[in-house]
Amino acid sequence: MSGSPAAARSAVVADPSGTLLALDFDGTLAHVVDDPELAFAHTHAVDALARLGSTLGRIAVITGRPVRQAIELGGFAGRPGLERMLVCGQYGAERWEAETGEVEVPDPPPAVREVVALLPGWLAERGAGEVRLEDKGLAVVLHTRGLEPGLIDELTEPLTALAGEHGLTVEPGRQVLELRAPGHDKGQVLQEVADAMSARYVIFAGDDLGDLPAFDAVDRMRADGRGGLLIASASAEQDALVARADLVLDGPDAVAAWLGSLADDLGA
Ligand SMILES: O=P(O)(O)OC[C@H]1O[C@H](O[C@H]2O[C@H](CO)[C@@H](O)[C@H](O)[C@H]2O)[C@H](O)[C@@H](O)[C@@H]1O
Repeated sequence: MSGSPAAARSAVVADPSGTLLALDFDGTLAHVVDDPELAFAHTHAVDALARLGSTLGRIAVITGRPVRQAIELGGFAGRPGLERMLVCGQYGAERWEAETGEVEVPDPPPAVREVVALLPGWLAERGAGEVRLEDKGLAVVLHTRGLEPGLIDELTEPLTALAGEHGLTVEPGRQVLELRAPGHDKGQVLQEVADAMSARYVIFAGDDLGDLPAFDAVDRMRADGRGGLLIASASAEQDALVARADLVLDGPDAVAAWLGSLADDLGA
């Protein structure tokens, strides 16, 4: 089924309970900032999600963030309207169901702990000691925002080799390189959530390379006869999703406005 924005509105208004609305966090629901701990979900976006929460079949946030951090930065817990929300963290390895309050977080792989311990020395040896490390338990992220342009490109190849030595994978993102265990991606989890609720229409919004597997999943679901809409939250940093999107929005402000107008259309 076609993913034109106008057709999406009509399909969702006709069948809200059959609709899964899934969104990425950083760059889509939240503006990108230098310090990942200082990010927060756009107030208008969360207001709109709260309006949509009791009308749509399901709202899910699917993020690379640790699930507990995403809940906190989003202000999702206890928010009226989001009682059935699902947050999938670390690309689907971690989960939180608002309905039960249960959080599922697996134990960190030993390989990630080994790499966390050796990275400060490894970076210093390469003259890159200013790279900031974010330890997410199941993964470690190297942050280069604000540092020398080109540093991230210089680090990509040796870091990929290091990841391979430890059985880890490199997840590139906006001014970041993340090392994590393979086995999860946003496409797998989106498909699982859509299947579990027998979604007839799936909307996914994202901004970065880690969202591409979710774009692939929506394409597969469309090929199987479900409806779908792909939204790119555009930025000057990453345009990989724009060419594949049905709807391009100018970053988190525009995503928040679009969600608000969808809630208006639904009379939510
Ligand atoms: O899947 P997402 O919700 O997009 O999370 C992916 C990574 O996002 C974070 O990094 C990005 O946002 C930071 C805060 O705005 C920014 O400083 C950084 O440059 C961005 O790449 C986060 O820190 C990572 O852990 C997530 O994996």
